Parts: sequence; C-alpha cells; structure tokens
Amino acid sequence: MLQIFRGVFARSVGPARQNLALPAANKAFSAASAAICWPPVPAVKLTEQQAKSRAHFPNLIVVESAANPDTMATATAPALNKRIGFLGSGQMAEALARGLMKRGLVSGEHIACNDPNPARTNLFKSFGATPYESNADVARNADVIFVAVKPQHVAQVLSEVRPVLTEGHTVVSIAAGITIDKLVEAAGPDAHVVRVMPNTPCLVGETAAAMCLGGKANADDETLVRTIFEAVGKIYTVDEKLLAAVTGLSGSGPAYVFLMIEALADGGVRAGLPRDIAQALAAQTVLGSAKMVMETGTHPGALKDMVTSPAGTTIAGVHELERAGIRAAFMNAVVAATDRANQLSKM
Ligand SMILES: NC(=O)C1=CN([C@@H]2O[C@H](COP(=O)(O)OP(=O)(O)OC[C@H]3O[C@@H](n4cnc5c(N)ncnc54)[C@H](OP(=O)(O)O)[C@@H]3O)[C@@H](O)[C@H]2O)C=CC1
Ligand SMILES: O=C(O)[C@@H]1CCC=N1
Repeated sequence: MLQIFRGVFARSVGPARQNLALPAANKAFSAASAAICWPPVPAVKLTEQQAKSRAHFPNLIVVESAANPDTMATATAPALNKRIGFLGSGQMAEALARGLMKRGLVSGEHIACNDPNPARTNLFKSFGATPYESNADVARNADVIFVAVKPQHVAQVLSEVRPVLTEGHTVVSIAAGITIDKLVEAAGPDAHVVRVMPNTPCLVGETAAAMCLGGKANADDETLVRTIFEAVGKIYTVDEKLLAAVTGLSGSGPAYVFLMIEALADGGVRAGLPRDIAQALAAQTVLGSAKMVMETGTHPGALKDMVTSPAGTTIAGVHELERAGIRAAFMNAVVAATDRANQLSKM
C-alpha cells in the first residue's frame, strides 16, 4: 500500500517520522524536511492507482509507512490506575465511559456513577460500573469526578460533593456554559477544577475536546485530564473565553455532521440507491474526507479542487450547495451554538 504525504503542508517532522521507511526517491526530500515536520503527519492510504492519478500534484510525495492508521485507531492505552466517577449518567457520560473502557484506560469496576433515572444506572451497571445512591458516595469512591449533568443541575450536584472533596480529587465539568468561577463557587476554593468541552465521538476514540484549568487545579490535574482525553481523541488547552466557541464548533458539531450524513444518504436514496448502501457511502465519504484533511494537512479548499473536474459532476453539486448558502448555514450554526453557550454561562 502506498501512502501519500502533502509535504508542503506538513507542520513539522520528528522521531516517529524517522521510523517510516521511505523509498529511495523520497529520501532526499525526507532529509531536507526532517527539521521542519513534527508531529509526523500520518499517511493517507491510497492505492497505487489512486497515487498515479494524483501524480500531477507535485506537492504530494509518496512514502511507505510502518504505521497503520486503522490499527492506531483501536490501539489500547496504558491503564490509568484512577477511579472515575460520573455525577449524571446520561449520553455524554456513557460515551466517555464506554470510550475509556474500549481503549483499556479503565475497566467497569473502576467506574462509579449516580443518576436519578434507573434506566441509566442499569445501563452503567450492565458494563460493570457501580451505581451509588448519592453523588457524595460517587465522590468518595472516585479520584476523577466527571460532572456530567445538564448545566442547570451543576451547582446542586457540586454542593452535594463539596463536603467530601479532598486534595486528591480532580473535578472535571463537561457542562456547556458553566464557567470556572461558578464551578469553584459551588465546589469550593480548594477544589481542583478542570472545565472540558468534549464531544460524543469519544465513544469511538475520536473526540475533539478543549479544556481550561481553575481553582487549585495544577499541572498534575492537567496531565491527568489530558491522558484521559488523549485516550479517546484529541484535547487542546485553551483560554476559558474560547470554550463557548469550542462548544459551538466541536461540542455541538457531531450533530451537524450526522445531519449532513443523513441528508447525503437521503440524496443517494432519491437518486436510486438502497438506503443501507447510501448511508454507508455517505458516512465513509465523511470519514475519508476528514482523514484527508487531518492526515495531509492540506487546506480543505485545495482538496475540494482535487475532486472538482471542469464541467464535471462535482462542480454541478457544489454549485447547488453554494446556491443554498451552505457555507453561511454552517457558520451561522456554529455562531448560534456559541451564542447559546454564552447565554448559559450568564444564567
Ligand atoms: N451530549 C453531548 O454531546 C455533550 C454534552 N455535554 C454536556 O454534558 C452534560 C450532560 O449532557 P448529556 O449527557 O447530553 O445530558 P443527559 O440529559 O443525557 O444526561 C444528564 C443525566 O444527569 C441526570 N441527572 C439529573 N440530575 C441529577 C443529579 N442531581 N445527580 C445525578 N444525575 C442527575 C439526568 O437524569 P434526568 O434525565 O432524569 O434528569 C441525566 O440522566 C451537559 O452539561 C452538556 O452540556 C458536553 C459536550 C457534549
Ligand atoms: O447541546 C448541548 O447543549 C450539549 C453541549 C454540546 C453538545 N451538546
């Protein structure tokens, strides 16, 4: 299998890249770029035929990679040796718990949870987690406490755990719009508080998350939270004022993309495809396109141009999307969700 790097967009190069076996023709390029490409841009898998068809793009260089991105996606992480507690066992808590177990970071027996809904506690029980009668009991039986209730319930659940919090606890709130100030006010000035905005793809090891620290949270808390989220995707440390925008883009983003996949599949069905094939093609197209952006580092506009033949099929479709205002619609969606996150922080 040949794999392609877009050399000019590679950000930098480092040790992992040196593990890649390069064909002789590319060794000179590799040596020249070795100083500027880190982290390594993982390769995009293309067949030889596909590689040939891209030959007119001089910035694409072909290398053989020892790394297989498919197996990387399912690799296990070293065990965390921390007990995880969930205050609230809803959708996001489930995605996170399952994702962490899938990657081997924790097993069910290291997960404590509480939720007023018996269906949710039974579900958590089914994968080995221990449901407790109260949020305080969850805190007593956990080192990392995820605050995974709706934003309007955060102050209440933190006031319940506050009396049992110790220096050894890291409190991680994933609630949209609830500021560090409010978290510290509710959990107490000594609490090690981290605010994170993740998204549901942590279930499959592909979350996009951002965090900021508050209260007495220190570098150890940051490392711990980073370790947890890097096991299930990517996490960036940002200034708190950016978390509303993170919420509007990646926190809510999976919903926009699912809607897009559903609509693409509907289009396929309208054009005559069976539903199951249409949905599989739509989802795989989104997955493959996202991987190309991530793994080549190429501007999405340039990748779009690579698909768009003069007077061909794609430009006819793109023209319709532009006529419908697709770009403004996506931008407006992110801005509306960001505004809503800002509203929540003022409630
Ligand atoms: N869903 C997502 O994609 C994302 C969500 N978030 C944030 O995660 C948080 C949870 O969202 P989500 O999982 O979607 O919401 P859910 O409603 O699915 O989960 C919240 C759970 O908390 C339970 N709950 C309510 N009160 C308490 C309490 N006092 N103690 C313990 N549990 C309680 C709820 O029970 P009941 O339903 O009976 O009230 C519910 O089961 C929110 O703050 C949201 O902003 C962040 C990023 C992404
Ligand atoms: O819709 C919400 O409010 C939550 C926060 C981000 C994603 N879901």
